Amino acid sequence: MDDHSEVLLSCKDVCKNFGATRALIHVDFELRQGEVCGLIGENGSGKSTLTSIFAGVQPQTSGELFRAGRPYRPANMVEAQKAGVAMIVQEAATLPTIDVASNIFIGNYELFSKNGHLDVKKMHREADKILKEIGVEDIKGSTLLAELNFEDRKIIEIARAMYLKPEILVIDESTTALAQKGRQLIYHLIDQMRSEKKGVIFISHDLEELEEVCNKITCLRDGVLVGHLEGTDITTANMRPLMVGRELEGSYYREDWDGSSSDEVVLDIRHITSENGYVQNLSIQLHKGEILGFGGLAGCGMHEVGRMIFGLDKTVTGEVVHVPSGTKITRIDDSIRHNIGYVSKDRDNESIILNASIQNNTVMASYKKLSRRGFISPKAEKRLSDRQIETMRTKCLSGKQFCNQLSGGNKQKVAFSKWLAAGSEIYILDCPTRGIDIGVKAAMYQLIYQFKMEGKAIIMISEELPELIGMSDRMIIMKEGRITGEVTRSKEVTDTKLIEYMV
Ligand SMILES: Nc1ncnc2c1ncn2[C@@H]1O[C@H](COP(=O)(O)OP(=O)(O)OP(=O)(O)O)[C@@H](O)[C@H]1O
Repeated sequence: MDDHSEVLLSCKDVCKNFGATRALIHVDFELRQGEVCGLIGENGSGKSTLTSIFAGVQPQTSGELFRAGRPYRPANMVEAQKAGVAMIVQEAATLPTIDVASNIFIGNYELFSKNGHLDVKKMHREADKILKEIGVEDIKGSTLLAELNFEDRKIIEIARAMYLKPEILVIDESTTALAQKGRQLIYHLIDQMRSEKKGVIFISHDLEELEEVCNKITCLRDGVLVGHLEGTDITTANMRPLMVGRELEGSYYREDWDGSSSDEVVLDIRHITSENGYVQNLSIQLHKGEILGFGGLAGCGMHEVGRMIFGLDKTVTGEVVHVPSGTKITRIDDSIRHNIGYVSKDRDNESIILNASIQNNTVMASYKKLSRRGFISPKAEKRLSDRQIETMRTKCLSGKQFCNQLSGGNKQKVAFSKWLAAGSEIYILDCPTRGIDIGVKAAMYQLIYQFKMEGKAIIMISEELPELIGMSDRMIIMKEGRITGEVTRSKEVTDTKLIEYMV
């Protein structure tokens, strides 16, 4: 990087404590014009904490921030945005009960107010304009947010971050929440910001993506800034040891190419159609000992399939049958009773209760298993929860810590732990490794493979083609609510082959 370029944002000696947790320890950081700085580190290393301080979400405990060389103390996100620093946060940050435009301009309605009256039409028009500017033509400012799916809601957050034309854009682990369309949109914005000599801080656990997109990498480990990479040194091979402090060996995914499973069907999904029309007359069978992968582009219906199988969404035609018991799954209770677990893509709203402890979340689906003559021993609860914390290497103070105090990746570990603790026989995993760091990701893949070998059955819905190819026995590709391709595990399967069925 050109050292003569202007420093857009910096911090000196920043510390952040949450009670006993030291999330940031004496961090110095600099972002210059034209830099796209990838911020890496294991789950809980302090990435979101640092960037949220830059974006005015919370103040540091000590240390100083500077914006273009001047002291910078944003009191909230709106103030930071006005100072040219915008952030797209990791989790959903939109309100479903108001329209798209109101979500984009939240905190800035005065832009459209005159004599105390809000000019709603003008606000809708302006929202349409901004959406168009960032390359989105199919969402309108007047649409109620609740009508949009998860990916499109994320796109609204991008529009919100971009409308004041920020000089610094922070993207916190957002690409994994987005399908291909949204990712291309973010990459395009990053390119544009770089060429305009603005700055981007990009948090991601996808090292290939970082290698592609960034011209600088900064790494945090346990709250301490441990190093930078620049230019040709930005390779996945250099990033891995920097993050975890040791070499990671072997392949991420399972190493065999045997896509066989038992003939025994555990779930028979017959002609299901969803209420919202995203899934149309879909039939598929899941077998014992099978990892069945679902892939497709945004809006293809694969996430809805997972929700319907678990009993979270209604089917308007067809049925889902748990074959060993002959039960029709129509509600979540049916699933839990038959040892079916589900990890939703929308973690904070559907997979965990944020205002409850790790232990309460972990044992939530295991009460039947833990109950002895109607009583549950607190010791047994703690034992079960502690075992999952250890297996998943969840970074926390103890099982008593509330989930809203955990880093994103560690929340995802709790979401998975709940079904692990319950001893599920069938797992429906929607983007299971979202936000998880590379070390734990490898451990999670091993665990999923172990489940298969134990005769459990897994549905893995994924937006990551390497993950689908690397882990599935069979890959189901969907487009517009229907199955367009079915591919069996083999060394010869490529991204290109799967994409052909998606478009
Ligand atoms: N509000 C809070 N209260 C208590 N502890 C917190 C709070 N927010 C974050 N922490 C702790 O601070 C540490 C750093 O968390 P942070 O979210 O910054 O990690 P991260 O590197 O962004 O992780 P991930 O990759 O999982 O998103 C973690 O130990 C986390 O539990």
